[in-house]
Amino acid sequence: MLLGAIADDFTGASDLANTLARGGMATMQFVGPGRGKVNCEAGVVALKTRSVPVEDAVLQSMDAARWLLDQGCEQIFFKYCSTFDSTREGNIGPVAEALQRLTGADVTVVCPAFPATGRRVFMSHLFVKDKLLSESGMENHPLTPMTDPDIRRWLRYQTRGGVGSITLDTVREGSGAIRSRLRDELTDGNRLVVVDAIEDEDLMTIGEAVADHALVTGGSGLAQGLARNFARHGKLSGIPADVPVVTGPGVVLCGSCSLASQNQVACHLQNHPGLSIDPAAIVRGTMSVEIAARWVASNAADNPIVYSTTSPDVVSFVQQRFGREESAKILEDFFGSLAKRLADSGTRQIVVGGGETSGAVVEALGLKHMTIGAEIDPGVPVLVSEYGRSMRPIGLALKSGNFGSPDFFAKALDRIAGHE
Ligand SMILES: Nc1ncnc2c1ncn2[C@@H]1O[C@H](COP(=O)(O)OP(=O)(O)O)[C@@H](O)[C@H]1O
Ligand SMILES: O=C(O)[C@@H](O)C(=O)COP(=O)(O)O
Repeated sequence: MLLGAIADDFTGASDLANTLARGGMATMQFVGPGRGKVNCEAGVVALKTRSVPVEDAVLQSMDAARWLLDQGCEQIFFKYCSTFDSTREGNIGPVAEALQRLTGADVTVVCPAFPATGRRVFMSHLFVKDKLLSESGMENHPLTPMTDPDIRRWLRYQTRGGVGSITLDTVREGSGAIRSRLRDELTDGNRLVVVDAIEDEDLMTIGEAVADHALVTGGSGLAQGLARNFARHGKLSGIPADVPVVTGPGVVLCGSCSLASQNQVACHLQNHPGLSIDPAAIVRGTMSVEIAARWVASNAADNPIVYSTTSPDVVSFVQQRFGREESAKILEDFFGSLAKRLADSGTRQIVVGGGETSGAVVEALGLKHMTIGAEIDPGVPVLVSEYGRSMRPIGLALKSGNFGSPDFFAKALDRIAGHE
């Protein structure tokens, strides 16, 4: 293993694995740290740590990093969301600092930019397409409302150490200029440094500047540059992964309330049957995994969708009634158990909307690792794993809340089945 990556959620992990695979690295995605010695050039460990307390996130991330270092990797990459999903008490800063201690890294870049999906960093402020992060819809996220677009400020809430910044004009001067500014930031006591990037070429330049860094942090965009470093040094085998086509009954499970997911759910409902899940109905017992599984079975031929996706107003009403964490848990447990029940009764393709929801589904399915197939839309690949004791192939797509075109769900099921 050359590059070892830790992702703080499952959609993020598959987004990163997709970038690394497209960058020519033989890539595997693991659900938590793997076991024994594995054979790949890039290993991405998916964790479900985005919304957990600092101490827990640090422990899990350190375990993952130790396992990756045991695999002999030369560099550790810590992947967080391209919308920097966290809270003031969030764990991105503390995990980055703990990984610095483990790897001996002195100064580390922070760059969530992912231009292919409209995420750009300018003057340390994060934009989503033409909107500041805090006006992009992310300010209404059910778990991590991003109410401030300034990444330095988020990090300062979360860390004790200094936070520096490198602006686009320095990035455009080239990798040498970035390296020299990083040294200056270190001298000033800033060991985490937010770096601007608005185009893929900026990310390539930053990647080149940090080629010899033991630790790099960012969104999946920055990984393009890291993959290119290994390719340039002739370290990649160039052998493409063998990913089987998976056909059979398919279902969409969407627990994301992000804007793109709302449009995608509406679009899927135009031509496919849908079952809307209200957390209050689960609590009352008028909705259950059994009821939903029966409904899916009776609509199995039509690629049905089960969703809790709803407007910010309804989400805040639900959260006031049941609590923020509690309502998320009710729904995540529901989607996880439903996915397992469906997979046990023959569902072969599962498309999931939402990072936390994806984590709950993949963990409930008990999957250990996944191979990376074709890209469906920027940041979302087909994933194939082995399910259950029979180890039969199961095809998945784990869609980040705000990724994908309106017809993503139907397209994903097509791609898993090998159709263009
Ligand atoms: N109707 C709802 N009411 C309250 N919380 C919800 C509702 N639907 C989904 N959620 C919760 O919101 C969170 C959405 O997060 P996630 O799945 O990561 O989506 P995204 O990728 O859009 O961030 C999940 O924890 C989910 O269980
Ligand atoms: O970087 C990104 O935007 C994604 O890879 C990601 O992390 C997605 O998270 P969710 O929006 O919570 O699915």
